[in-house]
Amino acid sequence: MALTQSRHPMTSHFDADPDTALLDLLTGPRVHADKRAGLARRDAALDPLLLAAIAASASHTTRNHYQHDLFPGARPLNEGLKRIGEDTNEHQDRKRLTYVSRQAPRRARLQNQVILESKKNGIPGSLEPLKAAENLPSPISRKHLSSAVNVQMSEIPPQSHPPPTILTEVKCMARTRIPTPHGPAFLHLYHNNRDQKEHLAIVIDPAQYSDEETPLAPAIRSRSLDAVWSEDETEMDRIIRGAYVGKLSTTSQRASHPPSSYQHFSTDAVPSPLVRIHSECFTGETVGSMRCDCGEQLDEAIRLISQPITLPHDPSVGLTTMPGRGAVVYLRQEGRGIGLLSKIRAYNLQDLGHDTVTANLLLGHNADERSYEVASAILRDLGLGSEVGEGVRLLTNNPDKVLALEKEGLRVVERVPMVPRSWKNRSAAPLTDGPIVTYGSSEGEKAVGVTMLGGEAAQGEDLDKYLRTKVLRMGHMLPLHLVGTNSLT
Ligand SMILES: Nc1nc2c(ncn2[C@@H]2O[C@H](COP(=O)(O)OP(=O)(O)OP(=O)(O)O)[C@@H](O)[C@H]2O)c(=O)[nH]1
Repeated sequence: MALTQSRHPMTSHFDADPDTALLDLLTGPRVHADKRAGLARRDAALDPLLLAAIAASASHTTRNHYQHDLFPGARPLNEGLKRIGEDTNEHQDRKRLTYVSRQAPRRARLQNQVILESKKNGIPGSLEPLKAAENLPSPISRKHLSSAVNVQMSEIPPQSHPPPTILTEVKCMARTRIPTPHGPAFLHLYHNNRDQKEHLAIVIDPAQYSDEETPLAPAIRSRSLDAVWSEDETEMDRIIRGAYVGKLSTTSQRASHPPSSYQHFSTDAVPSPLVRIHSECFTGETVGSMRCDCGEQLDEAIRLISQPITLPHDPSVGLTTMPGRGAVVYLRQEGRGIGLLSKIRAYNLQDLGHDTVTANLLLGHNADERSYEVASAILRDLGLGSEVGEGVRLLTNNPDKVLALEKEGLRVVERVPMVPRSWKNRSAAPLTDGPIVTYGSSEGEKAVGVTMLGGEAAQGEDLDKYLRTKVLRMGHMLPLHLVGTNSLT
């Protein structure tokens, strides 16, 4: 508070330090032997009268605008503000008190923050973050809305992602080892120049630990993580951000170095790594919701990738199996890209009888608003599916994902389907277009970590309905006759 002496009677106490004196006056015991001059002690940490005075003199504030000028007395005097205690025409002064924010709007601040971050992280040509309007659901006409209940997948307009105007770039900011119920994994955190989200890759790869010069298959390593970020970077800086080789411990600390070139790797000897592109699902993965199979899918993907790989017979190699290798790219595309808020609303529409596709449409969203440019860039960064890297076997029932990766120039050598755990015993001979991998398929497999919460298979009517809609309306490649009969609507 910048108070100055005024003609108010109490200001005689302000001669030495007016701010402290005022504070004493308001909050301390009586400041004077003369009881008439002192005020009664107020014990509240924040004086309610003082707050009320501030609130009365300020225009409305929001909790997001904490840097606004709250206290007119704090303004420089040359702004023409009256001093506290000065004779004032209160009515006039109120009018003259302008209330100016020193903050830029939140959107502008975020934008600046992203640009600064990107510069700092060395991502060139940073894209501006999404404009608020682009994040809003696209409006649909009332006519469309009223008929949406009966709309078929073929009638739904194609996804309207704006074509990328610049090359999508990603940078792995950090990597660390995560022990999982299925074995060790390496979590990679990525920044990118398309959105402000931190997407992830969970890499499972025994060569991460290996010191061998010529491992059976190349280590799945992030090019951007292994790159030298600056001349000032120390070995320890690199190690702390995860750019190390072997197993990090108190006795083993070896920073990685970028290779001079990447060799093309032949996949004749070793099958291509198994890869999953997984979309975030807070309800399924964290709350253990059984409205969808996302929790068990994530768990199952990590389990399947960690399974030993059977090698083609090759006398020169002499091995019949090798430890599993591959990656889960974890995209922050909650609710098929519509976000958690809209997904929660969609669930209520689903409880009112609409299926997952119609619920999205009723809220003004597309059935699926995801895109896979960032996923493709992450795979390329890991040397998977790219020109110089290996092709990938993609774990999915969603044909859109295969197409999206291929459109990005990645090589998908095989689609590996996944069957929900709750379906696995419903038929001995399911009809599919390829080998079927069921969740937790053989006896004795670990049940730990099965759905992250609660274990075992997710099941129930909601899930059956969701899965049925995915097959019937979204073209997912699963054998429909496995769906429970009571959910057929
Ligand atoms: N909008 C919406 N999103 C949902 C719903 N249930 C799950 N999701 C989201 O759907 C995403 C997972 O997509 P799915 O359609 O289940 O599966 P997929 O990834 O397309 O296909 P697979 O690769 O075969 O698993 C996650 O982001 C979930 O949050 C729902 O009822 N409504």
